[in-house]
Amino acid sequence: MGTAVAATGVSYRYGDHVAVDDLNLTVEKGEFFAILGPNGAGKTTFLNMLMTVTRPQSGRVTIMGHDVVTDTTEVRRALGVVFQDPALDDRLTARENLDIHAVLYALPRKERGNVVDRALKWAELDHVQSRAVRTFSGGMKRRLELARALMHKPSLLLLDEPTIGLDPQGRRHLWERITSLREQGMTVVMSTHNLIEAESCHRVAIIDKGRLIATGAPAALIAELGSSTASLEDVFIAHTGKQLFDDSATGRDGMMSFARQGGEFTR
Ligand SMILES: Nc1ncnc2c1ncn2[C@@H]1O[C@H](COP(=O)(O)OP(=O)(O)OP(=O)(O)O)[C@@H](O)[C@H]1O
Repeated sequence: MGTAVAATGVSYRYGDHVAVDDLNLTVEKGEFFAILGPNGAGKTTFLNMLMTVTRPQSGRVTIMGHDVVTDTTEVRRALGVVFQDPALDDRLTARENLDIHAVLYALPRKERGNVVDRALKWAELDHVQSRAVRTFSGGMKRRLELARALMHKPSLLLLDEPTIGLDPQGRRHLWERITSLREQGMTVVMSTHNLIEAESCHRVAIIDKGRLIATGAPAALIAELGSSTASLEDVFIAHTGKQLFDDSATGRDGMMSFARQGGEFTR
């Protein structure tokens, strides 16, 4: 299949604070790949380097063989991106938001209407296409952002905590759209706090304090612990000696059952 993402010795610091520390990982084409870590682990900083928003201060990242620093245009063309913070114009309608993207990505004028139609249908938002986005729920906005990110047929989709902040219904609906891409062979790299989402990916990289702790297929990482009831959280604990989530306010069992039901962790 070939390599979609190759990160070699990548580091990034904010002043004295090391956010990403000598990270090495590869993502193969066609993989669903999760970056799992607690708040502040460096997930967004790392994804921002893949997204060409932030330059690695050391090391190298290539996307589909293109260097993120020297081949920025090719990299951006290959990418579909959903940022952690919403990046829609709330005053415009769903359709208008997609129209702008079609123009920005220079989709041929004759095809734009059809591409926007298909994207709205795919997001199951065609019936509300003329409504201002500010009237949408969080889940509807996130589905629109996801459909928009796919309009120019990217080879790699980067999602920064795509389901964060959504209610269970919004999360399920969005996750169903995301997983439908898996069957189509799309390459997806997503950061997440959510154990269920991470466990349903082909491979996961667990990071803490900017460092890669473990990487592999979730089932293989869990099997290494030799327990049939273990989860990726236990993998995290086994490597770091601490819990993935700060559960000082909630008992661990309650937290785990909340996570397993697709619950949300607030920061
Ligand atoms: N602009 C910034 N200036 C200074 N420090 C920053 C900045 N952005 C992030 N950091 C710090 O760098 C570390 C990594 O942050 P980052 O946002 O990449 O982590 P994260 O894993 O995405 O966290 P979260 O899950 O909360 O989004 C954190 O300690 C954070 O406080």
